[in-house]
Amino acid sequence: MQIKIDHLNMTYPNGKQALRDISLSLGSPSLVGLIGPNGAGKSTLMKLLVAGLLPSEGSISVDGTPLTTCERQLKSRLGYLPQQFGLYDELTVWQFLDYMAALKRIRDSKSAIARAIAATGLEEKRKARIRTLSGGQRQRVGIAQALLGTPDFLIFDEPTVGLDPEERIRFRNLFSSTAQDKLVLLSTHIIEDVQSVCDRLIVIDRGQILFTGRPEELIRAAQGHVGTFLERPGAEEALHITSRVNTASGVLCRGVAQELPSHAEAVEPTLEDAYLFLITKGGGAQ
Ligand SMILES: Nc1ncnc2c1ncn2[C@@H]1O[C@H](COP(=O)(O)OP(=O)(O)OP(=O)(O)O)[C@@H](O)[C@H]1O
Repeated sequence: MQIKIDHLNMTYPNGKQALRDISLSLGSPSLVGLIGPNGAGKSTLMKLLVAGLLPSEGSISVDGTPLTTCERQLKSRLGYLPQQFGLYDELTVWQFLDYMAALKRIRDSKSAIARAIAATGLEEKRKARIRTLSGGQRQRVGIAQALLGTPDFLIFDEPTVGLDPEERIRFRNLFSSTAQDKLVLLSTHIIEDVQSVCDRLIVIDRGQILFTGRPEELIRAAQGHVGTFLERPGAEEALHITSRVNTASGVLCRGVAQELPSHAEAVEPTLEDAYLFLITKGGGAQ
């Protein structure tokens, strides 16, 4: 599957411009991480990709066909977990997935549901009413409905919200195994979620793409811009601090800057440093 996004702009009716001149090509197989601070425009981009919103300007095509003319075909190949996802509290997990399978017109729904339940570790909860589930388990049901019918294109908007660290690791592994032959787009503001699983990152801030490429390329771009130093008055000026650790010799600060001050010792950037460097370079959020 190939998705082409051409000069996309999105302005909401209240005048808020959520996306500015977005152009991108996405192709399977790939696990793409869409990262950016709150309000960057990630959910808006995902809603445009599933034809849940119409762009103010620009176009999206799927395998060369404009999305406006192949919306139904796209939906039959799509699994989508939106950020706000309503579950039917009185249904059991199985009943809810059966209902979603019917909406998606999945033929062998029984085995499709069983596969989605197994992939999300919900076997023991399949007969439980949704209202009795924990936040993390509900999120798993949301992920399970997206996996129904093994779609070629999966879009997960903040899928790990509400999951505990162990569950997050489990889902990271699930996303990367799912992406072996598909296109998976994963939006998050948690860098750990995209680290080591995504082969491509798109960083977006204030409606604009700041970076698209491999995680190593983002890290490389921050080399020489990340440093550590011991805390003392005035030492933090001109740096965006990413962490502080108490050590025997004092508080060891880690920060990013366009030009490292002489008291900072350059260190190897992590993906999180590199992301922060990129975001703060544009004068964005700290
Ligand atoms: N329906 C809407 N009407 C007006 N403005 C909106 C609407 N939906 C989103 N926005 C605004 O558009 C911008 C982008 O929002 P969006 O939800 O796409 O960001 P996001 O990156 O997904 O952020 P978050 O992680 O906080 O959900 C924000 O400033 C938001 O307030």
